[in-house]
Amino acid sequence: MRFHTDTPPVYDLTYDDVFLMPNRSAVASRFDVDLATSDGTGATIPVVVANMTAVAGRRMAETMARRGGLVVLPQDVDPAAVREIVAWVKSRHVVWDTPLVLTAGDAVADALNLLPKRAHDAVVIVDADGHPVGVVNEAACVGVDRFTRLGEVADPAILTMPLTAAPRDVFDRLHGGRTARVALGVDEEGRLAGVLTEVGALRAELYRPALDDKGRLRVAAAVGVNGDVAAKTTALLEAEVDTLVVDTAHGHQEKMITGLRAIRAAADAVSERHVTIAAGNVVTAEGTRDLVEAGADVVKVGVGPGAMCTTRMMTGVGRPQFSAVLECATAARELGARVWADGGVRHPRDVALALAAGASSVMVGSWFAGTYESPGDLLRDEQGRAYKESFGMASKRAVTARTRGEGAFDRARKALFEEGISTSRMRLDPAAPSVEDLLDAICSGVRSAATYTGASTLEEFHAKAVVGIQSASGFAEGAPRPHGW
Ligand SMILES: NC(=O)C1=CN([C@@H]2O[C@H](COP(=O)(O)OP(=O)(O)OC[C@H]3O[C@@H](n4cnc5c(N)ncnc54)[C@H](OP(=O)(O)O)[C@@H]3O)[C@@H](O)[C@H]2O)C=CC1
Ligand SMILES: Nc1nc2c(ncn2[C@@H]2O[C@H](COP(=O)(O)O)[C@@H](O)[C@H]2O)c(=O)[nH]1
Ligand SMILES: [K+]
Repeated sequence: MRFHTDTPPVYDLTYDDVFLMPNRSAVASRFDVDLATSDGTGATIPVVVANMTAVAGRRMAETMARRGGLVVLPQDVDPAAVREIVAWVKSRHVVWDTPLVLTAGDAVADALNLLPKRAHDAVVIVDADGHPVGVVNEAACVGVDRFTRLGEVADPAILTMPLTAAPRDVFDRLHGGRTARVALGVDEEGRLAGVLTEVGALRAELYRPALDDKGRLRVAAAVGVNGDVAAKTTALLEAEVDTLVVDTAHGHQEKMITGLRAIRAAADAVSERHVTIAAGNVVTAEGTRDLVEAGADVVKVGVGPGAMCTTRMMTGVGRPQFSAVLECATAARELGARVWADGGVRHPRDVALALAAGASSVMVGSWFAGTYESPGDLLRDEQGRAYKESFGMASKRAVTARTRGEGAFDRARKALFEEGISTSRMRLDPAAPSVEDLLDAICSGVRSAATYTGASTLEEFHAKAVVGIQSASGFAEGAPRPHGW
């Protein structure tokens, strides 16, 4: 990447301060752009979901990995639960979505509780042997008593297809079909094993799942810098976690460096493959070099840009994210490593700019909290609009949960250092309520940015990107005006 003027910027920049210049392009189609990452994680799109309790759980992990992204399970999840979640994610079908299942005797209220858990708008009714007999969607639950049995509202006109059906065929069967809105994938005995919508079938043709060497969905997990980090590493790798993320607020501290060395040594001892380790957070070239030297393949960049983060207001510490990513990515690449741009990503353009600056992926938290796939319950505000609660991992809420097992005095001491918001409402966009809708927007934006730049891979995109600096009115000019003026 280079700046389009010869004078380097006089102050540090964030995403809103910069723009990409178009170049002459020989890339004929946006579908010719390969979004695979170069950081060893096996991700086929440059998106990592942040290790935040309000964002990263099993449904998010399954959904993201199926589209090629990576979810980092938070360090606060206890080891037995991590083991169980990883096993569950790895048991998921790589094309068909996990169905929501009830029986004819269950109530409409049960279906209404389950439906917002997944974007496919279908609870499948099965018989005692697991054969599908009907489908209930949200529309079928409107205007009926909540205790009505599902057998009375289920649509019996189901479309079943073998799990081996090509997604393109599933798409064609559903498209324009007058009856079924979802295809039900069944095993050889005709038992329900998956669900695919029309858009799900389309996505299955466009995205490539992030798979481990046994062909199962990939998942990452975070580990902190306190306690017996080598033992935690061993436990995570024995649980078949694919990528480790060593995470602390101030990544450029000696506790991180010694911890990271111990984690690298433990990973090399346990695993025959090279385990990809990400570590952070830092915002300087020195910090990046120290973490790579201590064993990180990927350095996580960002202090203070996060939506739930109050660090800059509490401390004045941090750095505008575009400059931080550019400097750290340059330092990492000189050592053969990569960076993830962590925090402050709110639009597809932010993803494109982070990749242009040299990041191999962006890490997204809060933006994805407001989706069906995040772990929180779907709530409604005063106007009836759907939202989910998000909170920072250094907030009072998260610190209270994390320090549960400690003595009262230690807990009281730690409670003083709050650097995050304990509650915030993340609205679900009615037109894009699923994390997959957001991924579609991100991937389309990045594919298009790459072709404007003349690039067909992300490495080429970084190499060819020419970036300009803009004023606030330059940024404002680029914003749409849906209400006219
Ligand atoms: N990217 C960002 O801007 C930030 C991210 N976070 C996120 O919050 C989560 C919790 O992280 P964290 O607060 O590190 O908690 P951890 O529980 O991981 O502990 C951090 C350790 O580092 C020590 N430490 C020394 N200096 C600092 C410092 N300036 N800030 C924080 N800890 C320090 C702490 O000791 P002691 O407590 O005795 O001081 C503690 O032992 C992580 O997921 C992290 O990514 C949090 C803040 C900023
Ligand atoms: N200073 C704090 N940073 C936090 C906290 N919780 C998470 N984070 C960081 O934010 C990113 C995600 O950014 P987002 O803009 O996509 O939400 C995450 O990966 C952490 O680095 C916090 O409580 N305080
Ligand atoms: K912030």
